[in-house]
Amino acid sequence: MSNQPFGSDMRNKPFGARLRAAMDARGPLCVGIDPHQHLLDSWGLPDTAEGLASFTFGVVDALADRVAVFKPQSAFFERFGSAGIAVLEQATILLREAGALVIIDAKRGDIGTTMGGYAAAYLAEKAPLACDALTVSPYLGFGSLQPAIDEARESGAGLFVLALTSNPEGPQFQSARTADGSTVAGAVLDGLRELNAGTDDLGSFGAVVGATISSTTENLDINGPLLAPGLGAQGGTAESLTQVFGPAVRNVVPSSSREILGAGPTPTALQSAADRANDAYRTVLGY
Ligand SMILES: O=c1ccn([C@@H]2O[C@H](COP(=O)(O)O)[C@@H](O)[C@H]2O)c(=O)[nH]1
Repeated sequence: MSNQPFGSDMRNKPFGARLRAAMDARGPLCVGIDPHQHLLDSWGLPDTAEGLASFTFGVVDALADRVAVFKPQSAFFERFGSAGIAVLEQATILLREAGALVIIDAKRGDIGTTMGGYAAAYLAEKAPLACDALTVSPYLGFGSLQPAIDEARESGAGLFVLALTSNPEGPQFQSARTADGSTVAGAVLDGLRELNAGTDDLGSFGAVVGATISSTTENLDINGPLLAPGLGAQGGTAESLTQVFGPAVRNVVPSSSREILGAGPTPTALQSAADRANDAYRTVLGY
């Protein structure tokens, strides 16, 4: 497996370039680290901070050197307070040291000055929780994300902005029309296209587009990565990626959590599940 550093040691390159290099070397799979209570239980672990740590470091030990991207879900770490955040912090460091990229899925979004606080917490190079990219919510207005955009440009990190989410409730807001007649999702995608304009490589500003949405008339050509959750447990398949993303499929980062994690706790079972998923996505995405 490739131990080339795409994370912390290559911070001099923008996130998009590091992401492309990592996916080329290790395959496109992003493993979501979502330590649900039922998963701790099925791994024979207690629903405590210690159980959370055993689960998370079990995933890290098994997969850190063979998977390109990890997406820890902050909610499942926050559930255990400061002890849980310490596990998230340590796992992020270990994954990046092993050459993987880490997208923290915290879906942050607030008015500009507070957004600056979130940017400092997750995107500044020396922050304790520094990661390669952060998921953010644009529902306070795309412009409210500017402090995070500025910090990402400064530090070589990336952002994934919610556009067409995988949950059935998403279209209620995302398909609504803005004052200029575009949909909310369309306005988000336009904003990202503008941010990535002129980037030769993959841009660093990505969209979250669920693998479950079946199809869209929105233009997904944003010259940036398209994070696709909703695979496996939510019903999305490798084949549905072609249908949803069409010509943009090459820029998809397919993300799967419960489907992979449910194979644990043994490292070999986790590795087989990740390898199987990675092979299926490689074929569909053309790696
Ligand atoms: O539109 C979205 C945005 C984020 N997610 C997150 O991805 C994982 C999905 O987990 P699975 O177990 O693979 O279903 C989870 O952390 C969600 O919060 C999403 O599903 N859809």
